[in-house]
Amino acid sequence: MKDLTVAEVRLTPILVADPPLLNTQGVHQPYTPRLIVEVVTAGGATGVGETYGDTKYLELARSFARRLPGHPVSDLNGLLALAGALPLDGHRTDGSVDVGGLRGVQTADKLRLSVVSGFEVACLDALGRTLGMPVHALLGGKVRDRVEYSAYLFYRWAAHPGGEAAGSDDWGAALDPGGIVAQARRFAADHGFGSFKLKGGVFPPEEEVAAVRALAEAFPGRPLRLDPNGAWSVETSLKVADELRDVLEYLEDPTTGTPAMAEVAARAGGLPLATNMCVTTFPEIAEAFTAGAVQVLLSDHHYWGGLRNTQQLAAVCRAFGVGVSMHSNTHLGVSLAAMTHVAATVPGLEHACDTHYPWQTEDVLTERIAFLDGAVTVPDAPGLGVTLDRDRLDALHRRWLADDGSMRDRDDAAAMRRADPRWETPSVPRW
Ligand SMILES: O=C([O-])C(=O)C[C@H](O)[C@@H](O)C(=O)[O-]
Ligand SMILES: [Mg+2]
Repeated sequence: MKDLTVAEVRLTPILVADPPLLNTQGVHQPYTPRLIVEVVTAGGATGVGETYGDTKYLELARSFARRLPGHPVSDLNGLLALAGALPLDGHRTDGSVDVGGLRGVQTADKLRLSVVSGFEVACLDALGRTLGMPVHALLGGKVRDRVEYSAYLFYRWAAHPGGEAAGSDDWGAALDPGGIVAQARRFAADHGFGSFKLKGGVFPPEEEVAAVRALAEAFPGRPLRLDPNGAWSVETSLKVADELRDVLEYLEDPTTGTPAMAEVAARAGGLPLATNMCVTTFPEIAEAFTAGAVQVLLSDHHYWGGLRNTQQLAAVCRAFGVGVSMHSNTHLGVSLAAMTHVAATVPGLEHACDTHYPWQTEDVLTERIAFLDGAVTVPDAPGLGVTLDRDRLDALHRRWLADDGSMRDRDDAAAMRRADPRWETPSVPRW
């Protein structure tokens, strides 16, 4: 058997073009930071992973990478133990929420888990390549051959306020119900998506309700979701729930915090609530599930510490009768492959997973991952089944090197200030 010991770790921070997608915090920057992790075994296998690339993740990843050589890629429990022992500069986690709230609570453990997730995926990829087995087989085996994704609709501008060329695409603006329906039609035509999620919290709730109604008319009977990222009060959430109960698959994070979510859930007339905000760590589960605050948990292997922790999370959800789906942040094909492998192994995954991937015009893979009828076919090739394109990786890394630091941390409010200098992160509830 080939030597599974990690001999070398390569970390490549990159900046990836991102379109001007709007959310309640502001707008996406022209470029977003990601980190590509490679582990090379003494036996000659290279595995790849991907996680957040913002400075605090990168700093921690560097200190993790120094400790990894000598560990076998098969020792996945050891990875978590190693991550748990990483010293962490307190000021990196002293805020109560991350990225203005979009990534939920910010704790030292969660930062460690977000970093270790990229290494875990890289180790599984290297292990799979060594053994000639796909990652889903290492996770216990796939229970489905295709993983369904939903179209992630955003209000957006045609171009970034600064006019950066790399972030430009041919989607044009979408700022009203007609624009959102047109966007959904293109997603359906290009990728076959059959369920649709609208990122809300951008315009007053009546306008977003009108957009969802327009979607329901354009795509009768299709699963629809609306996610204002906690921007509404309990009363506003209940009003929206009343108006959209007949067409929504679930309402995602209408309001902020478990107690407020529990109140909405209790009075929403049976409309399920989903979250990737009030429950993003294991310690938050007990309160939320026992209070009935959440009916669908949006997993995310980056938050939860990897693919195996995602499976454990799904098991906890099953025990509580809570449904599982999957959240996404701007990500590339390495993470989409990882999401697909783990989703393939989770029984009872009844909701299509989120993905930002169709918005990304750039990738680090030799071949883009395709959606067929809204789904990704689960790869059976060894490891993740993807190949890094080194030239593309280098080009995106050179962009990161050339940046003056302004794009190296995601800050949607700062990006918004380029259009509106007085913009401040809105306090919640915004409506
Ligand atoms: O479901 C969600 O909350 C997200 O996808 C969070 C993301 O940060 C999204 O709001 C975005 O990309 O603007
Ligand atoms: Mg969400």
